[in-house]
Amino acid sequence: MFSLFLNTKQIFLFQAFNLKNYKYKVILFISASGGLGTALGMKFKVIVTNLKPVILKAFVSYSQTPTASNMVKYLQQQEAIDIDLELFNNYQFSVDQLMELAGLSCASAIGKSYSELQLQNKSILICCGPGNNGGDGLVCARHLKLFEYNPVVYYPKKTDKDLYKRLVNQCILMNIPITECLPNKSQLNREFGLIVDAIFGFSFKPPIREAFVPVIDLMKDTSLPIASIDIPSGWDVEAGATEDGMKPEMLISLTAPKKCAEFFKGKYHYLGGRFVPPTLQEKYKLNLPKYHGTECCVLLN
Ligand SMILES: NC(=O)C1=CN([C@@H]2O[C@H](COP(=O)(O)OP(=O)(O)OC[C@H]3O[C@@H](n4cnc5c(N)ncnc54)[C@H](OP(=O)(O)O)[C@@H]3O)[C@@H](O)[C@H]2O)[C@H](O)CC1
Ligand SMILES: [K+]
Repeated sequence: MFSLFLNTKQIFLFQAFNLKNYKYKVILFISASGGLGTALGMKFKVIVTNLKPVILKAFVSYSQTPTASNMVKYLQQQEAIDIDLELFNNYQFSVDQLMELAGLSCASAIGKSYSELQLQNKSILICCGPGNNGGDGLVCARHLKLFEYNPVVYYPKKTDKDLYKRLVNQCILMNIPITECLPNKSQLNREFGLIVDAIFGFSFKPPIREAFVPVIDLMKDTSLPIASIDIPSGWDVEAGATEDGMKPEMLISLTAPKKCAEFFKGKYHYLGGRFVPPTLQEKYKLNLPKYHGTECCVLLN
């Protein structure tokens, strides 16, 4: 509720104002007799309570249905780690369970945004890192294959854990090529229509160590669209990109967006990982948007 003092005339020009969390600048003309006004799709109720010769006192209330992106909480790195730990320790999910849902939601978001036709029937290069973000990439590759895309996995530093060995074997048995050899620029442009960035997630601590510099540089350089899983790799989890950081076209935040997602300027920002129990959502005041029906991802922008 705003209380505003206005100069009297038949029509008044409200100053442009910014509402916290609402990306609007509004210039509104209001008649002195009050009533309902509409500007930029927002409804304003204007009640003129005191009409004096020079000064008019008006109360303006506004209502707007918040969009998915302006209600959801953006997490600090430590909050993301804490929520992850609670999911495993208190709620007793296994990594496999959550990773499967995370990877599926990434494949779904990609399927919704990039048709085979748009990719000119070219392959999708899935770049997988050494942690769980890389695991999400392996799961995503398998689901993309089931959605009839042609994923190819670049996995330079294989993780020596049973879960990862199983994920790799599943890919092999589904005829998904896995390579440790990074394509060069011309091979990339010839054979691929999209890159999935599953190198680092919310546990990344800069600076990037030697082994992952070439793949990050390739993603910084390329003109191909990039879909980043959870965090654009190389970005600080809270502070976001440096000047020369990669610029993904798509970001699929998992559980809830991290602070760095506020700096994302690409076309599609999805939220995936629809596995957070309501009690945990409430505890961390996540304010997650409503997923539609049985969808496992939701567009935030
Ligand atoms: N709750 C959820 O939302 C879930 C999300 N999932 C996904 O998991 C990642 C987080 O996974 P985590 O394994 O904790 O970490 P990362 O994948 O981000 O990366 C850790 C590995 O990366 C190495 N690392 C870290 N910094 C650097 C660096 N500067 N240079 C090179 N390598 C780096 C790190 O190596 P260490 O030697 O430091 O250990 C790790 O090997 C989350 O983002 C989601 O994508 C789950 O799938 C499901 C639950
Ligand atoms: K990533």
